[in-house]
Amino acid sequence: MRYISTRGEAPALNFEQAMLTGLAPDGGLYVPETLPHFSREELAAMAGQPYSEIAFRVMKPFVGGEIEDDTLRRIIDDTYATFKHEAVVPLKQLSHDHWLLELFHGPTLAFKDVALQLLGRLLDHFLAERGEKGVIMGATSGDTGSAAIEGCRHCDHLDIFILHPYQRVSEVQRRQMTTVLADNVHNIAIEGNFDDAQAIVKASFADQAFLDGTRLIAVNSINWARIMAQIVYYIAAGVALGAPYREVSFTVPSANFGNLYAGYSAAQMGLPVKQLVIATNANDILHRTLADNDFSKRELLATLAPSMDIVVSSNFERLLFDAYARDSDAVRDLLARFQQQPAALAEAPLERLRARFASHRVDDDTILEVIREAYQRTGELLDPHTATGYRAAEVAGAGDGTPMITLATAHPAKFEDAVVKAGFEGAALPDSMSDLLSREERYEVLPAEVSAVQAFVARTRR
Ligand SMILES: Cc1ncc(COP(=O)(O)O)c(C=O)c1O
Ligand SMILES: N[C@@H](CCOP(=O)(O)O)C(=O)O
Repeated sequence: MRYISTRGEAPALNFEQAMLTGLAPDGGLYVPETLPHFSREELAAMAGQPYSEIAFRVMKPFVGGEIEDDTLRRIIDDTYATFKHEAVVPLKQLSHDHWLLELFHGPTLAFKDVALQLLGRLLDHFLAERGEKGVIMGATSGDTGSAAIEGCRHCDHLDIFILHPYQRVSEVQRRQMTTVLADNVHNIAIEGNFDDAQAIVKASFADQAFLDGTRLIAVNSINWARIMAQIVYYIAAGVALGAPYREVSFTVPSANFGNLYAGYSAAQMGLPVKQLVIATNANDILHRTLADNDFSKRELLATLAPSMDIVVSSNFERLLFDAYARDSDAVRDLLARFQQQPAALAEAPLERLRARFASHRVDDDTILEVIREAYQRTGELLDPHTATGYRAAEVAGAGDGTPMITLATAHPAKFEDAVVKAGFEGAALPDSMSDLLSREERYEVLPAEVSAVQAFVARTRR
């Protein structure tokens, strides 16, 4: 399997190289040159298999023989043994045709664990084979950070630096990161927002001189391995509910767009998918682009679903690459215009996106209303991100007879603020985290400047 950049000006790489490179040197994101395809028979044969087995079958073509089968199986088994639910990502039925896919049974209670528990193990495997060390830099609006730290803290070969927006993540999210006091774990609170943090990380990939030759590694969904691991749960959920013999639909709380891009990829790979529904919070660039062809930056708003407080959506670039029929010149041109001024998509790519995706924006008041309503109707306490999905799924037509699968991306205990505002007492953290709020914290507050962050990384790494 070869991976190419969306900007078309970087060499094609194999899986290991793409994983260890992160952002392409031309600023683009790596995607497979051609996606693997599963036949109806192959999909049907996955139904009823354990999650780890489905993960192996789905991911093997992406890894392309670069890891021995036994080793890949062991890595996958170890990864999903860290999940507290036997099904790893259980489906919960809400109504005759609406389901929740619970992605929050991993160590840090959000969907990021599904991919980041794997990524840590894959990185360790490749770096150990090479006898190399690496430095991770990641940006988080709250969930990627803790999942990456949890996935990589035991990696001897890695130092990990996570940038979160100062005072813009929930207390539980912050403490899940800042109370990990391992020597190789470093948290930076940026005086800015998530977009600033992500821009600093991307700028650091573009100019790595500050690391004196040490490899810089991405844990954000820039890294193809993140998308690859997320494709698995779309296929697992789909075949559990009758695919390939019937279609399924997905609604996904979306922002940086790695999650739904994985769902879109699953559909490209043969899963029969009727609808892909984008749910946004008030930071609605994905919805505005689809609905009004308004591909423009607006001020980033602090919402009750803080992990989705993102304007510049990294993985949208991968989708644009396909929408523009893989014309990297057109993608480069569009993104350059977007950085400077409000932009618009050309007609044909926009129509392609509209044919594949529906979208809906959910504001804070509605999030609270949905948390209450969903609880009354189903007995499920939703986290505020999942609440955006629940509402978007209803609007998009959960109830049309095709199973609608709404992705439950986080556990409500991570977002007490929204849960309490909705009128509940809060949700209990698991026993393993019961003393989280009294643990010692360590983090550095830095201005949202590339030079300040790079200087900190350069002097702090081991
Ligand atoms: C809980 C939660 N829900 C939804 C999202 C949005 O996912 P994506 O960025 O993959 O679109 C995120 C973060 O990105 C998140 O942490
Ligand atoms: N919501 C994310 C933002 C980063 O997204 P990623 O999928 O690119 O890592 C977070 O919780 O940090």
